[in-house]
Amino acid sequence: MTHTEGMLRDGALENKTIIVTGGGTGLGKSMAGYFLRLGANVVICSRKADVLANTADELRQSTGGRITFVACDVRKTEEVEQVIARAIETFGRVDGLVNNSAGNFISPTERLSYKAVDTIVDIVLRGTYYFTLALGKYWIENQIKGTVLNIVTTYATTGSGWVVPSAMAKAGVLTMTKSLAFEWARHGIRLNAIAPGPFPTKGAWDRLFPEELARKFSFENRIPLARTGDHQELANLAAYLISNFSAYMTGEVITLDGGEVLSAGQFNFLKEVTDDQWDAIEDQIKSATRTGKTPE
Ligand SMILES: CCC/C=C/C(=O)SCCNC(=O)CCNC(=O)[C@H](O)C(C)(C)COP(=O)([O-])OP(=O)([O-])OC[C@H]1O[C@@H](n2cnc3c(N)ncnc32)[C@H](O)[C@@H]1OP(=O)([O-])[O-]
Ligand SMILES: NC(=O)C1=CN([C@@H]2O[C@H](COP(=O)(O)OP(=O)(O)OC[C@H]3O[C@@H](n4cnc5c(N)ncnc54)[C@H](OP(=O)(O)O)[C@@H]3O)[C@@H](O)[C@H]2O)C=CC1
Repeated sequence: MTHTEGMLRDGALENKTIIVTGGGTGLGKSMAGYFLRLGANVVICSRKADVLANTADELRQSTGGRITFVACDVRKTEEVEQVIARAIETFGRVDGLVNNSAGNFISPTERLSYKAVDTIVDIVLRGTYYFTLALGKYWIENQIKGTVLNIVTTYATTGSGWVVPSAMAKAGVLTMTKSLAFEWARHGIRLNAIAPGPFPTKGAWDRLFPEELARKFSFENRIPLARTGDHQELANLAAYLISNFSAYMTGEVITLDGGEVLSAGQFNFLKEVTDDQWDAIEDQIKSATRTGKTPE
């Protein structure tokens, strides 16, 4: 067994219809593909119909699963409602939602126009709450115990410079996840989130790790587990969180980042200390303890 293999048993998502926003590319496409392999019906949506059509064809062929697509800008409520209506028309009902669509790019914040900030916040936060609200109403009215999975980021909790609109919006999504998990638990609706570290995708790499930066700040040095994530690792966790296996979990955010977020640990700079230096340090500490004095 390796981390690049599917984890759940065959049929784990049978009889479930799952909407994956931004499912035409990157992590959304990988999650959609794995959900299909596990027996789910999948609806992917995003702005680019041609990209969605190609992905739907590819995944239909590679998995033999049932997939359809609807072009949709998640910032437009009528289009969000159309996706849900089409999903119900095609598959009879909707059971799960993965809020995965996002917009993001690195920039010094003072260089951003109002519109640039609005663009990111609207896709990430507004898009997520539009979809969640529309489906939540449908689930409550039809007594369906739906499940939401929100793809956030580790900096939704820590904050981060140079991606401030994304950080603000993802933090809002995280707070919505926890707030609604409590409120809608009485309807059997669950909401959880994944905070991924770096997983190579064209969308993220073009906008966040342009070649020059990627070379300078290599992931191998920054990430304790010294690598980026594999899409299947994220798809495994996503499938678990959207499946009935996680039935007792709600309002949770799971970090999947090779330990990247832990780098703030106060003493982590000790990573640079060699074994010989440790011998000397140990002697100094023991001597100070014996004499009660700290050496000059
Ligand atoms: C690993 C870490 C975590 C990863 C998290 C992720 O989310 S990864 C996921 C990553 N995946 C994605 O992000 C996928 C989707 N992303 C996209 O489609 C685009 O990147 C988008 C988000 C800009 C939206 O495009 P659109 O066609 O809807 O919008 P538009 O072109 O009309 O621009 C709107 C405003 O933004 C301005 N502006 C734009 N770029 C820059 C810049 N570099 N500098 C400064 N400003 C910039 C632009 O000038 C305009 O403002 P203005 O001048 O009118 O006042
Ligand atoms: N890759 C990584 O390292 C990390 C990614 N993430 C998160 O993972 C998720 C997927 O990102 P990733 O796969 O890397 O990047 P992608 O760029 O491949 O995915 C973003 C998707 O969002 C869609 N999208 C953008 N704007 C809209 C819109 N207005 N309406 C509907 N859909 C829209 C895009 O499709 P289209 O252009 O057709 O609209 C695209 O399919 C995002 O939520 C991201 O924040 C979080 C941490 C790390």
